[in-house]
Amino acid sequence: MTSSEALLDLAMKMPKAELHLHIEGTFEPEQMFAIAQRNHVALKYNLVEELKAAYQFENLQDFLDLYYQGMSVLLNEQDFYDLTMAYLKRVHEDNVVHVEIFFDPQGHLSRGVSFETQIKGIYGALKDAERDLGMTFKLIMSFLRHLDEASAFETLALAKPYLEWIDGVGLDSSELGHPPEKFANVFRECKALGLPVTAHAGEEGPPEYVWQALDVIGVDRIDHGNRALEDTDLVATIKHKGLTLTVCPLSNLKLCVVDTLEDHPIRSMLRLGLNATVNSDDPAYFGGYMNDNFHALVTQTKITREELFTLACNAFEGSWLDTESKQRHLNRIKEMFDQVP
Ligand SMILES: Nc1ncnc2[nH]cnc12
Ligand SMILES: [Zn+2]
Repeated sequence: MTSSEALLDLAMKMPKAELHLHIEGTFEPEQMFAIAQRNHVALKYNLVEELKAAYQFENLQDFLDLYYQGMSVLLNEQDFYDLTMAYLKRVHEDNVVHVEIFFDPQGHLSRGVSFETQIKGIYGALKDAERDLGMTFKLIMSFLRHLDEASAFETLALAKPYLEWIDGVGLDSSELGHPPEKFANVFRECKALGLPVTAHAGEEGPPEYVWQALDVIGVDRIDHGNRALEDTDLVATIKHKGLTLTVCPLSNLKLCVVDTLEDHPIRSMLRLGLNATVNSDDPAYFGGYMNDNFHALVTQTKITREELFTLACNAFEGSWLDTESKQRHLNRIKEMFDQVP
């Protein structure tokens, strides 16, 4: 095996944690058509191929328009279970051993699907995968930032009976024009409830939005964070706080956040001492799950063995797992890298 083949092999086989994944973004066209038929719901597209051909995005909003259309066929608890289980089985093959997944309750409540239906389906699959595949998980409820703060508060109220199943809160959807400060009060309440908090920031939005995620929301993690690199004081602050960035290389490529993977800032982030991690975001729409993202980085950038090792460790260190579990995974990664010169 050449050294580049050995690096790729290691990237594929190493244990992984995925920290930035929207469960509704794992909806593969084949499964979407099957569930649409089961629920007697019409889709805008007649064929799987037609739908796949529509996956050409110029920006985040282009994608979100299709993403909300796609999820509209999810109606019953079984649908949420099947969606989640398909994702878990798929990434188990990529040696993902721990997942921290988002769901967008408001994207379903607006269609009359109860909070209970959604969370029972998703949580049921996570528990079954824990038992049958040995995977661990955290579930993150995400607020849609294009809606108002009152709607986020209503969602939080619906979530209250299920707080034992909810491990954290996020902020996603259309970033431009919807800065984190719009949600200052609801995140204050989430924090008072003891929930860890993360927010999409700096995917398309300016550094100012990342500052707000830090200073107004008080995030424990940052989703994306690409545009933070435009502000050296911001980089220094993120580094000082030791915050993890959940970076999504293939997503950034598909949504035109970067022109090529060679231009992707993930290696610069590592060089700056930021805790970057690799994630798939919405793999069914962006052409790749976890190993596809790592495959692209290894084959299309000059990523080194040390950088790969750091990325693997950062994911567990930045996870919301307990210290002992983190250490067990970190030891296993070190063991694997030590075996390959
Ligand atoms: N990449 C992304 N950015 C913002 N909101 C999202 N919802 C699903 N994927 C998203
Ligand atoms: Zn995302």
